[in-house]
Amino acid sequence: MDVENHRYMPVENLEQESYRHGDMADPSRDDESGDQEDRGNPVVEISCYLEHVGEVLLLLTDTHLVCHPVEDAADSMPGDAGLWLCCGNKDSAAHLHLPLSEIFAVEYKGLGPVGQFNPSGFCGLATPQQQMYRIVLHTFQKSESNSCKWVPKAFVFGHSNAKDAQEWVQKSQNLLDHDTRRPKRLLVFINPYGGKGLGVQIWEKVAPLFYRAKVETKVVKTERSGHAHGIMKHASKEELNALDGVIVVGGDGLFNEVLNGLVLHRHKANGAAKPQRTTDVQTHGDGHHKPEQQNGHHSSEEKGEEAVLTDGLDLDESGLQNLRMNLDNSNPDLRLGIIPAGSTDAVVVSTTGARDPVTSALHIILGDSMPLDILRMTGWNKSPEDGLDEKPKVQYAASFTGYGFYGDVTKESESLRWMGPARYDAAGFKVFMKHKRYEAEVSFLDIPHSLSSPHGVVPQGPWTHHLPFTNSNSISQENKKVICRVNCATCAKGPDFSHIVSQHSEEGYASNRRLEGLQAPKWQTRRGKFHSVGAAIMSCRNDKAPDGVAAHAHLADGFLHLILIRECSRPAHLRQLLRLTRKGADPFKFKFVEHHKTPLFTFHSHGKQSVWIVDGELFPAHTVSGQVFRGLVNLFACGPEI
Ligand SMILES: Nc1ncnc2c1ncn2[C@@H]1O[C@H](COP(=O)(O)OP(=O)(O)OP(=O)(O)O)[C@@H](O)[C@H]1O
Repeated sequence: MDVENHRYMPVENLEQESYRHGDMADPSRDDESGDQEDRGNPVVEISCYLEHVGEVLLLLTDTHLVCHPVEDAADSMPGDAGLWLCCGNKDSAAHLHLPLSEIFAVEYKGLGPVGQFNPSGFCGLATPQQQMYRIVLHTFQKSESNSCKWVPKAFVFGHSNAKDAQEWVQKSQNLLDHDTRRPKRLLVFINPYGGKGLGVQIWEKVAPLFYRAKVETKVVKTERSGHAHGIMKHASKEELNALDGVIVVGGDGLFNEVLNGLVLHRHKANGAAKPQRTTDVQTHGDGHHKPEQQNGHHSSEEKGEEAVLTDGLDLDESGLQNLRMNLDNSNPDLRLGIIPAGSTDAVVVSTTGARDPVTSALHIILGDSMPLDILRMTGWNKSPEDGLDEKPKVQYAASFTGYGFYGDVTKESESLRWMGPARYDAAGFKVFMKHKRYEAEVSFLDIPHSLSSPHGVVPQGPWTHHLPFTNSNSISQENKKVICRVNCATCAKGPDFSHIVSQHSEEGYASNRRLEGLQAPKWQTRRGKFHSVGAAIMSCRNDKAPDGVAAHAHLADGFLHLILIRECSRPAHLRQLLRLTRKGADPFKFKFVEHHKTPLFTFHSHGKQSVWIVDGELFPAHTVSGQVFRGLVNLFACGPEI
């Protein structure tokens, strides 16, 4: 195990409110507003030299950093248009108005050269320099090509007095430290073999950002599959409580390991390891329709079975309560983060909008936070006819789970790992040519539109502009099509079905006051031959599918998107798959494709089996139930800015 520590230097805290907000402000946005109230209470002001610009006043308030030219110094700056065309606009260069929430580090750099204003007007010429005591402010700007991608930007200021410069930096640091959303201590797992095997190099690229921001990091290079899972699962409550977050430098598979380790840890820590009867498969919405009964076998409830889950994890209602309680009481601030270094990186792209290690690192350092829905998959290997008396497997998923085509491709790709990310193309081609279909039965809880979509959410996105928005009593096509983005209204509002579906009867719904008088959810069942059955918990955007597998899946609305691809011709299946690769194309607009938004589904396969995949990992199971838990974990992200 390779462990490395960057020391965190504690500094004095100030009694102030934190101020990080989800919506990133454009530094130039407030320049001309002149709105003093926006700028917070002054803390300290210093006169210094902004590199390449001139004399400025640097004002630190409790919410902003404001920089403007010293009047006489500004007057002395030549207003020659040629100069500013070359080096930037004079006003915008000397004026800064940065929320502190966008400053990720402030450094005192001691005596050194500070580039002076270049009166010649040509950037190509060497600028004069002066030895000064330097202050460096680290912020970021959005990339011109992708607004979700953040590029670090540093402002260098020079001052003639070391003590004053140090004092100013210390006061700024105190303010940044007081932002409780910013993490102080992180555990970092690096998969050296994920993706193109660049995990270590990627970490080395972003580690200086954490060091600069004075975030202490404990780094563990994974030595084998399951290593990170074991560390998370066996960590003591105190060890996890001492952390603000756990970061994965790897792909969706390593993230899934950490997620599952964390959930198991929470169960263990809460003493919820006693075996109890599961209630998943027989859970039903309307009290009339139970998937097991349709299949001619009995529910575990009827048989009085005690189904014990892997690692002693009990999954009934009390287990769920324990899980939630522990989320609230144990370390509610523990967030998960991903620095992309995998083959697909769908979780990162879906939650930040960019597949960029630096952007992810900045989201982490600045303490962005958003809840993330998690799907719990419970699987049995035996066929329903054999009974369900075996121990079911349980796996939690954040992005995608699928059977048939998806499972076959992943299984095939396992033997091609040596090819790196290209293995998915090779395996995909091979599996597609086989054109297999599987006989199965899929049931899902159909939630009426009135329960699933908060009022006032207007459909958006490339697929929706031609669609009329109407109120209807079932989940209409229109209302499935609201893109999830920063400050998403759909994720912020709407009922939480996680606890509703864990109540076992119709009365369960009636007892929920928010749902009184509303149409009850109903089970729907589909039987037949399927090329694939997929469940997207998030959009799963990636390089190959720019809109994702389910473009309108939300990160924290409590629903998954169930996608059923029924038996069809090979060219038709190809057309459907190709639509996934085209931005703005609708991959659901085929007669053989069904798409449902649901918090709960069950699956039974008959005859020749494929395999399930859960977040890219194989999950062999004949019978499966999947249930979404709304916002079960928190992530260092704030949704894509698309
Ligand atoms: N040191 C290691 N050696 C071998 N396997 C590892 C190691 N560390 C982690 N793993 C496993 O490798 C798998 C893939 O890791 P990761 O997600 O980081 O990369 P990836 O290329 O995106 O893979 P995938 O596409 O399967 O998600 C994970 O299931 C993880 O458990």
